[in-house]
Order: sequence, then structure tokens, then C-alpha cells
Amino acid sequence: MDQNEVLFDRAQESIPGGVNSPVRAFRSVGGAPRFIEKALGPHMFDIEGKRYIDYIGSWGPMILGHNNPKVIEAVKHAVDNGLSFGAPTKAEVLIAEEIKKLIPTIEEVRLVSSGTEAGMSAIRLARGYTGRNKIVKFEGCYHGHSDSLLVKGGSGQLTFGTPSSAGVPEAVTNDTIVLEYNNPQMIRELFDKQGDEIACVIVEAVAGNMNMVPATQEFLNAMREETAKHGAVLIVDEVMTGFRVALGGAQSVYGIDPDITMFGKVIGGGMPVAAFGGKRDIMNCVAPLGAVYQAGTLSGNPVAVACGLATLEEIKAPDFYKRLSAQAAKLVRGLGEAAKKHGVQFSAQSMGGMFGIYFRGSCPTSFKEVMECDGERFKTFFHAMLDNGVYLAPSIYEAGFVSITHDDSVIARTLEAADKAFAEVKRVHG
Ligand SMILES: Cc1ncc(COP(=O)(O)O)c(C=O)c1O
Ligand SMILES: N[C@H](C=O)CCC(=O)O
Repeated sequence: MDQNEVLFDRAQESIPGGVNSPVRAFRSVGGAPRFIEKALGPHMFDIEGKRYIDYIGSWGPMILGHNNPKVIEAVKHAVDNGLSFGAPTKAEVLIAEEIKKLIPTIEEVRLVSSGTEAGMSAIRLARGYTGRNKIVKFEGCYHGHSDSLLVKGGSGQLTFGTPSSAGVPEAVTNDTIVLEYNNPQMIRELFDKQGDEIACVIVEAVAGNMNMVPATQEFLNAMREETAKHGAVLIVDEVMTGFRVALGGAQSVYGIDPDITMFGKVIGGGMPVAAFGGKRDIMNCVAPLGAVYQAGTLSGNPVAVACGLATLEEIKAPDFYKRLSAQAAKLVRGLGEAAKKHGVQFSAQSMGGMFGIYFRGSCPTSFKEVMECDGERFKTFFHAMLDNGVYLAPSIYEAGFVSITHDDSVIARTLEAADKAFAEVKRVHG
């Protein structure tokens, strides 16, 4: 047994499933997760000292690669000044102003510590603002693990085949309506019938928790038009896509104007910062101005905010997203060519620094098509890549992430590994 396996056995004695978030476990692909000791740039090193090219990037935040020197310096400086005050700081004002500059639909923004909190708070705010209870989400989208949103979710819920969660009373999810992703007709029909009862629609504009599935323009337009017509709130969840698919997030790619946007991941640069923000009249319903209660002991934590601010500073560099997108595009193009060479049915796509790989002839456009991807071939591919030093997300339902440190040599090494991995897929599965 290697040290990862030994530690995984030991972890399972003290931590449920041996992990502190289910998607980290290798349950759908088998084997032991690698226990990471340190990371630098595009690489992570496990406790055996083995190096991996990292395409998980802490599930999105590490857009600058690991241990960016400017970010580390900002964090060290903040630590020297104290870990947490429970009182406002100038850095919180600076990050709010920065978010407003980069995302023009944001007039006010409240910091929280996780995407889950951002989603839970955004839903409460939408309900408080409209005085309505019903919320609309889409099958395969994940917005964190707050009770009312844990219905036909993506991410671990898909990976482990648990579309709903035990412990969530039916009464809490009775007002959650689930529609098909990329089906504008369903939105129009629902709003025709029940529009005046709906508090909000919440969506991942580029779904990244059922693998990567970009929304169609028509789908997003339908929800924007119907919510506006019926006085409901449109919440765009940019926890994953924010500052990831473009500097202005998915909303800048599609030209969509949400009422509330959720952020997470990149705005914390690897530390616990998330946020929800949007139109001033809605945000002014949040306590202490309004009647919607929302709070957090560590919200706006000075060390985490310093990390986020330093990260946002770096991603504003000229051509940052052009370079990032080019590397992701090279990766998916190269993977496609390698699969073709070995006669393996495969497709891949990217947007900014986010990508999807699919063991299916063409990129899926719906939840149903995602379900057609071949899990067994992925499993073989995943382990062959891992053996050859490439750490992909251990699930067919997660998106992948490239950082600005994934340069040409890193992509080339990934494609060398992929050549071997596709050969293995062909050998095992034909
Ligand atoms: C789109 C989306 N929303 C919300 C969340 C929840 O964020 P967190 O894990 O920080 O609670 C995630 C990721 O987990 C996500 O990908
Ligand atoms: N897919 C999830 C969020 O993007 C992965 C993070 C987690 O839940 O641990």
C-alpha cells in the first residue's frame, strides 16, 4: 500500500468517508484520493512526493496557479495585522468596489464565506423582496448545499446518485420547482401558469456541476424576460463562472443582466470568500437596512479578503483571459486529437479557463445528453491520467479548470499522458 492508501484508511476512521467534501473521494472512479502536501503553479505534490498537473484547481479558485507570489505576500501582510476583527475593514470596501467595477450589474455586494451561504442568502433575499415563496432551479445545477436547493442538484449529488438529500423535510422543498436546463419553452409555460407566485429563478449560466454545459442564449433570454415580466428575481450563480470564463463572468459573455449574482471561488483566490450582490433596491432589503436577516462571524475576514483582492488585481492584467482561454482551448483541442488517433468516442470544449471533457461523440447540451456520457471509459481514462501524473476531477459530472500557469510545456505533458490514457481506454474497452 502506498502512503495515500494508508492515510485514506486512517482518515476513514475519523472523517466520514475520509474526506471533508464528498467530491474529493474517489467513490465513482475507485481507489484512494491523493493526499496533497503542497502545490506550486500548475502542480500538486502528494505525500509520496509524486507530482501531478492539477486540473481541479481547488474546484475553481486557483486561476493564478498555486502559491502566486503576490497573493502569498498579500496574505502574509494581512496575517501580520491580525486574523479577524469582527469589525469593518478598508479591504472589505476595496473588494466591494472592485467587484462593482468588474461586474457592472452589481450596485451593492455582501461578503460571505462560501458559495453555499451566497446561494442560501440570495434565495432568502429574493423571497423577502418579492414576498413570494416559490423558487425555480434547473436539473443538474448545483448552488451549494442549503436545504431548499438540494433538489435534483449536480456535483456530488449526481456523482453519488443522490438527487435529493436525507434530512431535508419535504415542506422545505415543496416550493422548489425544477425545470430542464436549456429548455426555454418550459420556463415560458411555467410563468404563464404560476408567474405571480415565483420569487426567483436561479441558474448557472454555464453549468459546471453536471460537467460543463453552456446555456443557450435563448434559454437565458427566456428566464430574463419572464422574471422581469412577472416581478420575479433572476439570480445568476457565478460562484464557478465568475472571473473564470471571462473577467466579467458568464453574464458578460451572454450580455445578461441578473438582479442578483452569486460569487465564490476566484474572488477568494483559494481562501473562504464568497458574495451575493446586485440591484440596490433588492440589496437594501438585507439587514441592517432591511428585514432579510443575514450575518456571519467571519464574513469579510481580513486575511481571506486580502487573498481575494490580490487575486482580482492579477487577473486584470492585459490579455490575462486571452492567454488563459488559449491554453484551455489548446488542451481540449489536443485531447480531441488524441482521442481521434486512438478511435475513442470523445468530445471536449472550453470557455475561458473552464473546460468539459465527455466520453460521447459530441458535447452535451442538456442534462439528458450528459447522462449519455460513458462512465466506464472515463474511469479508465481518469486512472491512466493519474498514473501518468495528471489529476483530473474524479467524476464525469465535474468541470475542469486551467490556470494561467498551465503553459505550453504543461499542456504538452498533459497531452503526452492523454495519448497513453486513450490507448489504454481503447485496449480495455475496444
Ligand atoms: C455554481 C456553484 N454554486 C455554489 C457552489 C457552492 O459553493 P461552496 O462549495 O463554496 O459552498 C458551488 C461549488 O461548490 C458551485 O459550483
Ligand atoms: N462541484 C463542487 C463545486 O463546484 C465541488 C466543490 C465541493 O463541493 O467540494
